[in-house]
Amino acid sequence: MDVNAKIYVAGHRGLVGSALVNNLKSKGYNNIITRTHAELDLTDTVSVSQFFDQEKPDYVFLAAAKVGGIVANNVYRAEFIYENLMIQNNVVHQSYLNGVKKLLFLGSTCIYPKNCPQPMKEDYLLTDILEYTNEPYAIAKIAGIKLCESYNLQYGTNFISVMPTNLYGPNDNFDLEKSHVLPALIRKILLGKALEEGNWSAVNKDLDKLPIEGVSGADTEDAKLQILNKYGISKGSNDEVSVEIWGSGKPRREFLWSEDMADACVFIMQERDFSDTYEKNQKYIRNTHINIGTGVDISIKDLAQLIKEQIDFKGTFVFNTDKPDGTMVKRTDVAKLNGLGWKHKIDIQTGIMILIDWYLNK
Ligand SMILES: NC(=O)C1=CN([C@@H]2O[C@H](COP(=O)(O)OP(=O)(O)OC[C@H]3O[C@@H](n4cnc5c(N)ncnc54)[C@H](OP(=O)(O)O)[C@@H]3O)[C@@H](O)[C@H]2O)C=CC1
Ligand SMILES: C[C@H]1O[C@H](OP(=O)(O)OP(=O)(O)OC[C@H]2O[C@@H](n3cnc4c(=O)[nH]c(N)nc43)[C@H](O)[C@@H]2O)[C@@H](O)[C@@H](O)C1=O
Repeated sequence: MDVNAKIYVAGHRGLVGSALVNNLKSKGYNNIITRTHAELDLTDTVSVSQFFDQEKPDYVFLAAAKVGGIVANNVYRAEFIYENLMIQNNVVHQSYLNGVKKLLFLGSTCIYPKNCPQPMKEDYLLTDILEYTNEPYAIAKIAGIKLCESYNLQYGTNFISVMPTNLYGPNDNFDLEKSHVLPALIRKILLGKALEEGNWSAVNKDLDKLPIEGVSGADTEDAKLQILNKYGISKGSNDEVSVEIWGSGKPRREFLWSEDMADACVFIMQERDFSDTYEKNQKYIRNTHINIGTGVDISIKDLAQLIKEQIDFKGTFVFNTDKPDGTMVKRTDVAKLNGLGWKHKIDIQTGIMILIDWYLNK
């Protein structure tokens, strides 16, 4: 990618998109184009077509998607499959029509089977059934891989798919119902710590940042406390504070810092040329995606414990097994990515520390 090339980062205000823009700028790329969701709804085929006609980007990073944690995926099943299919269909097809030189499509490791052998190699795609809670989202992401692969095979495009593990970092979603586990636990444990210290100004500061339905409108501390209970942050009669963890705490997840993720994406866009691979090996190529992760996982219980220690929360955890566990283990095999010469830099302990600090100073 030439530093003056026109690069469209779709989803530039999100967790990954914002890290991508920073990473590209830090490497000297100076012609980055962006549109917010309000300015350009990527599910709208006509608007996306007009945008590509006008802007003619050279490179595209497709980091816009309908994204959420386990419960959001399970509840808003139609939105997750419909919006993701529409966004990727529009962006990939217009990239083909408008001669985009290279496109990077962001999938997810939930494309792999529910009971996948560990660690999960790229080859394990489509070898067994998927996890139910995020099946619609996973099917959209698998369609995205096949979309890129099919355009490459039929039209000789250079569309690359990456499958990131669970991500976290600045501009993450801290909504207690719709977010992923790591930001949710940071926020819940910080609120728990504020309650155990009777620090209502810290609670109110948190609510000012991102309202919690019901709590923000409540006018007394008791009323706020009652609603916080519903989100799993409670003060017992002995004044001990407990924080709820969804599920059994036994599932294991792998977490990658968003800025490492962005660095890997830019690295792959700079390094990988799938069109060469096709010419040489066309009939052998089936799976054209690449995992992005650390290869290291941790149980949700241990993750909560790590965050608890960093925040110095003294209370307890309660495991709510009415909430889903989802996939029990999904650890990526990152041999392919490491073999290309890229490895993550930020470990989970460091990442949690930086993210707590980022959230408190937001
Ligand atoms: N977060 C994670 O743990 C993981 C994420 N991924 C994938 O990485 C990619 C980025 O995810 P992440 O950064 O976390 O997501 P975020 O939710 O943080 O950001 C998504 C972005 O997409 C934009 N967007 C959503 N819908 C539309 C639409 N209809 N039209 C235009 N823009 C839209 C939003 O725009 P706006 O801000 O303007 O509303 C937002 O900037 C996604 O493909 C996701 O599936 C994969 C694995 C893990
Ligand atoms: C990135 C990935 O993200 C999703 O899959 P997921 O990994 O299951 O997502 P998650 O981060 O929400 O949960 C991980 C684990 O953590 C447990 N958990 C405990 N307490 C909380 C909690 O308070 N909030 C949340 N969200 N989870 C909690 C939760 O019950 C589960 O066992 C899909 O979107 C999927 O499609 C996808 O790609």
